[in-house]
Amino acid sequence: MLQRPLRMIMLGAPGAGKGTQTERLLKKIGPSLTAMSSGDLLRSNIAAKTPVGLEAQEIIKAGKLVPDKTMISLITAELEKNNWLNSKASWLLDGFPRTKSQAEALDSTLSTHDCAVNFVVDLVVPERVILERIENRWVHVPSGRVYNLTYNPPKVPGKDDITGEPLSKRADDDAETFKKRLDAFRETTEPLKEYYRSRDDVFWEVHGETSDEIYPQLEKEILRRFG
Ligand SMILES: Nc1nc2c(ncn2[C@@H]2O[C@H](COP(=O)(O)OP(=O)(O)O)[C@@H](O)[C@H]2O)c(=O)[nH]1
Ligand SMILES: Nc1ncnc2c1ncn2[C@@H]1O[C@H](COP(=O)(O)OP(=O)(O)O)[C@@H](O)[C@H]1O
Repeated sequence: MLQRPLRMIMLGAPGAGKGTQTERLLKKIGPSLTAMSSGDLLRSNIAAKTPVGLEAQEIIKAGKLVPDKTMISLITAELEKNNWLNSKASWLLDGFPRTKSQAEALDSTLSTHDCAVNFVVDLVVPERVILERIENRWVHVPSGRVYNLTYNPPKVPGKDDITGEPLSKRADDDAETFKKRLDAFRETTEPLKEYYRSRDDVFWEVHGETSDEIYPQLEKEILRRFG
């Protein structure tokens, strides 16, 4: 389906639907596209009690951002491990970069392998809409699959549809922590958007109140540019 490599960054407020859009794109585009969610990577490090997980756990619970240095080395190692650092690979990064210095570090890694980011999508969803979503979000940590008690509930309450393993509530998904995450998002994302807006035709905004409204616009734009 892709005629040329897609190297995509997904931006958007906590709860805007980055993970949901990523899942749909992976289903539609198939194995030629792989994705990585920085949040899922952190949660699996927390579950595995790695040094990164132990460092990140309290930070995430407090609704703050994990230090750039930690994120840059974590994600760069994953890019190498997944063999994304070549001009043929198509990939989607969800949740990274989240600050301008992360974006600069990513660019310097990518430019040495001739595989610069070529599509930056900003999901713009009204804040009043996403607070309700967060309160109903449940996740299956090992797979990163995302559920919502009102929008896409699991077939069996509390169980992952594929593995039957228990779902969990994210420690940072309570209303109070969510407000802190929104503050962190507002503070760091504007400079990041400006950073990408300065690139000709790489930055693209999509607006909507539901993922069902947003996804068709996103798929159409990807096909127009890369199909
Ligand atoms: N009500 C509703 N919930 C949604 C919609 N899209 C996603 N969700 C749910 O909202 C929560 C946040 O979505 P997610 O993809 O995790 O957002 P992310 O934090 O940006 O990755 C999850 O529980 C999703 O299942 C939607 O259009 N309507
Ligand atoms: N690129 C990043 N830089 C710093 N912290 C991050 C990054 N990605 C994820 N995190 C941390 O992990 C938490 C969960 O991230 P994520 O699953 O993307 O949640 P959401 O999309 O709801 O913000 C963030 O609130 C933040 O604490």
